[in-house]
Parts: sequence; C-alpha cells; structure tokens
Amino acid sequence: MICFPNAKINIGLHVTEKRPDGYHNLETLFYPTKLYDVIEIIENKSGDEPYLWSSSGIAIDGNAESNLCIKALLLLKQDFDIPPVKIHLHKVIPFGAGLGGGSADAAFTLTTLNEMFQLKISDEKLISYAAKLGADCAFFILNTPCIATGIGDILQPVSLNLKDKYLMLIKPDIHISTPEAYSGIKPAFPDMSLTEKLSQPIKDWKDTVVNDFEASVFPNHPGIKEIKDKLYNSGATYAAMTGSGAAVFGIFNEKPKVLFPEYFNWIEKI
Ligand SMILES: C[C@@](CO)(OP(=O)(O)O)[C@H](O)COP(=O)(O)OP(=O)(O)OC[C@H]1O[C@@H](n2ccc(N)nc2=O)[C@H](O)[C@@H]1O
Ligand SMILES: Nc1ncnc2c1ncn2[C@@H]1O[C@H](COP(=O)(O)OP(=O)(O)O)[C@@H](O)[C@H]1O
Repeated sequence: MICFPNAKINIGLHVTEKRPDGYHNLETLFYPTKLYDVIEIIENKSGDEPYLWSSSGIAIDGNAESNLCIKALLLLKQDFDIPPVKIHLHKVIPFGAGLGGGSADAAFTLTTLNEMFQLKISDEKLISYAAKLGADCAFFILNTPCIATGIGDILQPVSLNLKDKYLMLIKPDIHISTPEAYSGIKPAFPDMSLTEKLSQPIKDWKDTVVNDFEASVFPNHPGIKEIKDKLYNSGATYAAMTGSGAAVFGIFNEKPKVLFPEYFNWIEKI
C-alpha cells in the first residue's frame, strides 16, 4: 500500500507555558500542504525479520530504528500481531525545517498499517499512538486545518478560507534545533486568542498572527528574517517562519516567482 505524508505549516504559534515535564504548551494553527513524502508498505511473505527498511530521495540522518516510520511500526507491534513488512520511504520534505515531515511519516505509517491489516483502530486511538511518537504527529491523523493546544496534540478542526491563494515555501540551508528554539522563548499567554486573530482578514495578520519562535531564532539567523522580509516585499499578503524553522512561507493572491533559487522552493495553489 502507498501513502503520501504531507508537510504542514504553522500559521501563528504562541508558546503559552512551560510544563513540569519540560515540554511547552502552545497555541497554533496547523495547516496541511501539498508537499509530500511517499511511503510504500508491502507484506514480506518470504522473510521472517519484523521489517525490511529502505529509503530514497533526501538522505535522512540516523538508522532504521531511529526513523519515525519504523518507530510507528514497532509501536503498533506492541499491541497487534503485524506480519513482516517491507517499508520504503521516498523523502521529499526537507527535515528539521518546521514542516513536520518526520511527524507526518509516523502518522501516515500508523494509518496505513491500520488499513492494510484491518486493525480497526479508531481515529481517537490513532491520535493517542501518534502523540507517543511526537508532539506534532497527532495533527496528521486528522490532517485538516486545526487549532492545536496542549503540546500540539489537542486538536480543534477549523475552517480557514485560503482557497485560490498561493503558498510559497522556502527552506534555507540552516538547521534549527527544536529544543534550542524552545529554550529561547519566554512563555506567555497572548492578549487575544489565535482563533480571534485568524478571524480578521488575512491582510491584517502581519502584526498580530505571530510565530513566537521568530524572536528566538531570527537574532542568531538573520538570513531567515531576510527571506520573510523579501516575501513581503514581493507581494506576500502574509509571511512567517513555520514551527521552529528554518522554513519560511508566504501566502500570495497571485502565483509568485521563485525568489531564492539557491534554496529548496515549493509553490502550490491552496
Ligand atoms: C516546534 C513544533 C511546532 O509545531 O514543530 P516543528 O518546528 O518541529 O515542526 C512542534 O512543537 C515540535 O513538535 P515535534 O517536532 O513533534 O517535537 P518532539 O519531537 O515531540 O520534541 C522535540 C523536543 O522539542 C521540545 N518540545 C516539543 C514540543 C513541545 N510542545 N514542547 C517542547 O518543549 C522538547 O524539548 C522536545 O524534546
Ligand atoms: N521519516 C523521517 N523523516 C524526517 N525526519 C525524521 C524521520 N524519522 C526520524 N526523523 C528525525 O526527525 C527530525 C525531523 O523531524 P520533522 O518532523 O521532519 O521535523 P520538523 O517538523 O522540524 O521539520 C530529524 O531530526 C530526523 O532525524
């Protein structure tokens, strides 16, 4: 069976408090994109190893056991009798970019195994499995625009009308460590809820729909802020870094031209 884990962007992200477990509560809007990885899972009738792993596309650091696809398989194998499988990942989504690619791969592996082997796991239970694999993973079980709170695992689907606009993603050759990005933020509850801010017209979002990670990341990586500024100067209605970065996105009314050919670029009609 083949699935297409998509990337996400964060539209607005407030880090509201630090939790006793070291994680942070946040308020953000997860928005799915059309930028995909590809995962193929086949039952391996001839083998007796629990899984065979292969990958192509962008090289990922770490070995099979550290890959979130395999972590998802092994998590389900604790509760279900899943026969030996071959898993191939074709990696397209830049990782460590704030695009949630690894988290998406984990969630889509859960849902694909559920369907392939008729495990009859409910969405609610899939969400709890996903939350064990990463704070961002639960979103990809629903995979529809959601306001997320908690560590990112409490999800409220919302309707956000960006239809017929264009999304441009740029990923500079910069790696941002998520824990380090969080450590640079002083958590605080915002004066207005993100839902209220997003209910305003998109032309008014520039100064209100803020990603708290920008204040933590931009001082050490001014090149990321330059990308955001250039998106606005090139006609973006709204632009921001996604998640803990380093990818930046812009929303345009008309199809934008490629502005940073030296970096990873993605343009889609929403
Ligand atoms: C920052 C966000 C915003 O959507 O996304 P990305 O930038 O990674 O896409 C997420 O909170 C990232 O979620 P995810 O990438 O799944 O984080 P995890 O692997 O679960 O945790 C990595 C580390 O980030 C920190 N962390 C993560 C989530 C959270 N709510 N609070 C945290 O403090 C913790 O130090 C944790 O050890
Ligand atoms: N299938 C995978 N795809 C991408 N990253 C993965 C995968 N499995 C494990 N990882 C690890 O997860 C991290 C990136 O996770 P990802 O969700 O793509 O982060 P981000 O949301 O910051 O882009 C990397 O450190 C990478 O080593």
